[in-house]
This record gives sequence, structure tokens and C-alpha cells, in this order.
Amino acid sequence: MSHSWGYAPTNGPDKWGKNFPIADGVRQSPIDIVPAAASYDGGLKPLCLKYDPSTCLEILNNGHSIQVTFIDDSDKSTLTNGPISGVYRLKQFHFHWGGADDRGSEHTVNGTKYAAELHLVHWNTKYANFGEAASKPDGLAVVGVFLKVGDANPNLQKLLDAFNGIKTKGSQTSFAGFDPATLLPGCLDYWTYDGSLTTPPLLESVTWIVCKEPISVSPGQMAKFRSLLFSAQGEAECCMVDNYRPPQPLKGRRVRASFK
Ligand SMILES: Cc1cc(C)[n+](CCc2c[nH]cn2)c(C)c1
Ligand SMILES: [Zn+2]
Repeated sequence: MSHSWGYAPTNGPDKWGKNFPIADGVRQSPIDIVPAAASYDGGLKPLCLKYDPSTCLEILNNGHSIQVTFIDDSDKSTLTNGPISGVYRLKQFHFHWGGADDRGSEHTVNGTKYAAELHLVHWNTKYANFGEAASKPDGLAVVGVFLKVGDANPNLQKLLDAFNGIKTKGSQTSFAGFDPATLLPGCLDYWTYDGSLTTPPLLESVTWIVCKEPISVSPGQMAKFRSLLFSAQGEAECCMVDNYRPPQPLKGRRVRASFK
């Protein structure tokens, strides 16, 4: 019986290559970002993120993270410009975090881990839908935002309050009218590189856009993330923590910076 992937010693990132050989591919994510080795590219445009809160649909615990999903049947919530061409639609956002404040992000900066990382997942509208786009080299664009422990972030509170209804794997509740733009840092300087999904199926279809500036999160707010469960109702409780893949080999890839 093939047990599904996860983040435990028995089914975690070191084991994913068995069922997903692309785990050792040429453009895997995340990576360690070394700012001094990134090349400034004056041709990179500023990010243009236009989100309509009316497209926000629901929040769910999928057993790997909490995910907020969006209605993506129109260009109401989009990413344009930045390193991409064309229009990418927002499909979902989710987080990765640690069991303590010293770890949790997927990307690292000069080897430094943040307490958590937000991923805003967008798909290229040159393809028919998200699923098709996810299998194309230019199919997805994920904006990554680091969460740094410090002051409480009021923009996270509505999200954290919703966690009470989605504690266990497979639970979901409606979540209307949330504006994901409130989770973006004030400065949208970014690093960008060609990479992959950071969970199985690890498809090499992601243009990564990692913001240089983190947003804040308090220790108490981090505790709310850690109160979620990997396990389903009725199963032995397993805290949802350390749901991050460690940095992968760069394999010659270039990391560009939108800023000097
Ligand atoms: C088709 C598809 C499947 C999955 C698990 N994901 C999420 C994988 C992921 C989480 N964080 C970064 N990549 C995406 C974005 C697309
Ligand atoms: Zn992610």
C-alpha cells in the first residue's frame, strides 16, 4: 500500500524521490537565496498584483497546509508584469511554517530560515485551467512572502480566527471577502528564478517571485498556525508543524533581483 507523502521521517522530503523522481530534477524548489550572487536585472518590471476580495471562496485544511482558494473563472484577481509575460490568475494561497520560530520557511536567505512563508499561487491564462498550467514550464507563478516573528500582524487575524473551524485534515469553511493584498509587504522588491512546486508532484512549472521584505507575525499568532493538525478528526492528533521542504541544489540556475 503506497502511503501518501507528508513531512514525517517516514514520508517526508527525503523520501519523495521514490514516487516522484523529478525530486532530483534540474529546477527544483525551494532554494537558498544568496543576495550577493543574485544579478540585478533592470529589465524586470514591478509586480502588478490586482486582487478582488469577492473572488475569495473558502479556507481548508488539506492535510499539508491551510489553503484559501479563489474563484478563477475571470481576470478579477491577477498577477501581471514582474518577470512574467501575460496574465496569471490567483488560484490559492497557503503557508509553510515551523515547530519553532527558528525555522519554517522554504526559501532561505544566506541560509537564514524565517518562521513561515506565504505562497500566492497563480496560473498562466494562456492555458485552459490551473491543472493544465501546472504541467507547463511557464504555467505557474508563485509569489513568496516571508513571515518574520515580531509585532502582531492585524492583517493575519481574520485568517487565524478561521482556523478554529478547520483544525483537522479535510475540514473547510466558507471564507468570503478576504483581500490577500493585505498580506503583501509594503515594498515589492523581489528575487526571481525558475523552479518547481515544493510538494509532490514537484512539477517544474513555477516562476518563483520571492519578496525581499518580510511581513510580521507575533509568537502568539505563530502558535495559532501550530494548533492546526495534519491528522483528520478521530485520528491520533499530529500537530501541523515543519511542513516545509528544505532548499534544493541550484544546478546552475540564475537568480535575478528586481532591485540594486
Ligand atoms: C497541481 C498542484 C499541486 C500542488 C500540490 N500544488 C501545491 C504545491 C506547492 C505548495 N507550495 C509550493 N508548491 C500546486 C501549486 C499545484
Ligand atoms: Zn507552498
